[in-house]
Amino acid sequence: MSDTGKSVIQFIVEEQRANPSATGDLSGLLGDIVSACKKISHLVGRSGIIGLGGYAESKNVQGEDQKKLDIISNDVMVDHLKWTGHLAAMASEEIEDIIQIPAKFPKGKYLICFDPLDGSSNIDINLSVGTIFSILRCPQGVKNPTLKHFMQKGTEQVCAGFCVYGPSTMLIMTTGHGVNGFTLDRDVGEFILTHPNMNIPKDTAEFAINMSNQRFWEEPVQRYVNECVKGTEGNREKNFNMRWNASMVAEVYRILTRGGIFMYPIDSKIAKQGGKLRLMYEANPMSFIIEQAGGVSSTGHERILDVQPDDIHQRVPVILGSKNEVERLVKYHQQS
Ligand SMILES: O=P(O)(O)OC[C@H]1O[C@](O)(COP(=O)(O)O)[C@@H](O)[C@@H]1O
Ligand SMILES: [Mg+2]
Ligand SMILES: [Mg+2]
Repeated sequence: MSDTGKSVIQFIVEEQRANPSATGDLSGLLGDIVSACKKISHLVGRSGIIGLGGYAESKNVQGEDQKKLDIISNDVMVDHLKWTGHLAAMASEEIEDIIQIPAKFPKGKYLICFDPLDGSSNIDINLSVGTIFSILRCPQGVKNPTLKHFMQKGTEQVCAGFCVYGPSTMLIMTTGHGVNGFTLDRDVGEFILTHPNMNIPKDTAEFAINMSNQRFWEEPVQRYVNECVKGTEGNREKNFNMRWNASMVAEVYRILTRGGIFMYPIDSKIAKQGGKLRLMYEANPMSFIIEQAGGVSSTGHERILDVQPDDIHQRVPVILGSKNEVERLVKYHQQS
């Protein structure tokens, strides 16, 4: 009997029951995240009506102009997660330092890193945006976690997920037992399992990269993308299509659904900062999901989940998706 049609809460609780050492804390935390994402989905959908579009008069720690919804989504996540007793501390793209749990609330055994609104350059043009999260264990006995307690490799993640606020609102997540997708049924306000055991095809004829950065790319990426563009007129045995949504959540969801390769590589324009996308709340959670769905995720030189973090907002080059194409591009890096 297929699981399709189950609510996400039922799915989470059944996964918990299947794990004899589970205490229910992770299920509780996932329930809190689900409620926060429902709220953000609601606000994103009404942003034009309630004046939440456009920029706030502020910049985040990365010097980026913040959208009003970047800040509001961050506040929704913090407000939904701070009081429930499942977390020891949080980290967000929009907040420079570690977010401590107020003393009046009980603390839990998990740490969370999140990107409250991903793809925010799309918010005012009504294209897909999302929320990304990564859950780690707080080291035993640590009451007031600091930066060093978050500096865990992606392989240490307990759970990772993202929501896409698009034509429909989807929740995609893994706890290390495959990847499952849930669609928000707005009538009942429930996420329903609609995409069980998502799997990425090993081959693809679809690449995604911001072509406007071409002149800044390193040789391996120049070579790979040129070959894709040339297709059968070059040395590739097939023609390729291109996509760029300017929203990592939309790109990764497309790849989970029909395969593809997504690249935000290092280039001479962003070399100093180490890349564009952030390791702890973009690259690591997406890499956990991609690998759990049979794909591959690399910096070009290293498996992203093996990168040792040293800062909560550090950036990394990202190449992820269908196994055979990512491995081809990694090989080009080794040859260069
Ligand atoms: O503006 P560019 O170069 O196309 O970059 C788009 C990329 O930047 C991001 O929007 C960065 O994420 P945020 O919107 O959370 O800052 C990714 O979602 C997307 O893949
Ligand atoms: Mg982002
Ligand atoms: Mg963001």
